[in-house]
Amino acid sequence: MKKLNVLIVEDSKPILQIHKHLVTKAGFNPVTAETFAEVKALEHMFPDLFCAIIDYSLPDAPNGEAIPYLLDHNVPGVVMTGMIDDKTRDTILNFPVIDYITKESKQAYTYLQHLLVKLRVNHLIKVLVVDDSVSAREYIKHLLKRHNYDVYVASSGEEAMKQLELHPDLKLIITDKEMPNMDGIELCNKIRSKYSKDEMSIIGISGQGNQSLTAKFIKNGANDFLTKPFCLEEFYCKVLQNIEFIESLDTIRKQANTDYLTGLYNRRYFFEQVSPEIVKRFDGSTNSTLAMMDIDHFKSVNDTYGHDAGDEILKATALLIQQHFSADYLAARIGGEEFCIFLDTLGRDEATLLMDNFRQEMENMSVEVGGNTIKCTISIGITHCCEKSFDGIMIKADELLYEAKESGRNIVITD
Ligand SMILES: Nc1nc2c(ncn2[C@@H]2O[C@H](COP(=O)(O)OP(=O)(O)OP(=O)(O)O)[C@@H](O)[C@H]2O)c(=O)[nH]1
Repeated sequence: MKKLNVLIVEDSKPILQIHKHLVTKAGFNPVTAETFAEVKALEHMFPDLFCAIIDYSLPDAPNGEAIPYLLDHNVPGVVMTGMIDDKTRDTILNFPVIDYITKESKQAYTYLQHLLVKLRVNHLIKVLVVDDSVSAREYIKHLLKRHNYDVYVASSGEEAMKQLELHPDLKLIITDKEMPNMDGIELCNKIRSKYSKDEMSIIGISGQGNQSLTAKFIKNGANDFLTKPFCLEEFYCKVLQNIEFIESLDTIRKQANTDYLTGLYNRRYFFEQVSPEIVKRFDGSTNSTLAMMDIDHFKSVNDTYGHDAGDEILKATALLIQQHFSADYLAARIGGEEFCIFLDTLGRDEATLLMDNFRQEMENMSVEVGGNTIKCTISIGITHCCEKSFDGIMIKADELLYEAKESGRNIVITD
């Protein structure tokens, strides 16, 4: 994939080298200019720039002249400066820059690299802005868009709840406190009755900031609070921090639920998800169909080609499972070379056909590892019964799998 270009405008050669390194590490292609004149000479490239990192003071542009020049040419800019006085800061923040970073410490460069990585993926993050005032709503939307977020708006609490139904994968909601009918506090309560603090962040905003209102927002389910008029740096820091909180929890959740080797769901998650489904059918009116499968003679693969080759077979099998079964059927690696597919209420004939097709695909699969071509087969047990417990259905599937092994392997046995 072609790398996106980031323009680095910097007159100090050592800092230019650091920036080039950071930009490359963040996955972009660095383009450099050491003077304002060089920036102007690159005008033909502006449409191809993702953004620019702009040093405030250049030999031929000592007062930040390169900043409005680039912004006027639709190049989004992150300003880096060695000057930390309030006047420079205010001057810079009066421009619609992405961010403003002072070159005070090593941390500034780490922050810059992190910011670049985020700017590239922020379009995947949904944020909802709730405010009855059009101008306030549009202002916050505009600030978020500057950081490339996927922004949605709502003019009332009721509209916000509708947006939530349409976009349950929203990561952050920024809501005003003062709104007719349903205020921001009530909206927090409503959101929390459906989504926990671990799934979706809420930042409350109010012009009447006082400590008790902050506490009220937090006690009613908000993760954070901003007082109007807020400082842009504080706004962006809080937005980033609250989104990263949700992302970290998503990562932890994913790691806890998936098998590290194959990326399939793990045994714990499979049990957790399937067990209640079976309990739902306690009245025996609906069947549950579950397939348990085990790679044949897997020990001899390890013994002949080594454990790493065995791992490659497991990964290839998992990939084949992901390609073969639709997301409607939960698939998991439940043990060493053992996999389970919950086929829900699929009928006996369809389930047998689906699983037998998979068995054949497995038989036809070849995996190249270390110059060897390895082939494997799989044995499958399918149960299609009204067992009243999850343990019962697992035992049944295991018995059928054992029967498949006893019958010579590479076969599907259905009850
Ligand atoms: N490479 C690799 N091997 C594993 C992993 N987990 C379990 N195994 C191996 O899987 C093998 C399972 O062997 P057995 O239970 O004897 O079964 P089998 O050789 O597949 O024989 P049948 O099931 O009777 O066809 C053992 O050698 C385990 O060490 C893993 O994560 N990676």
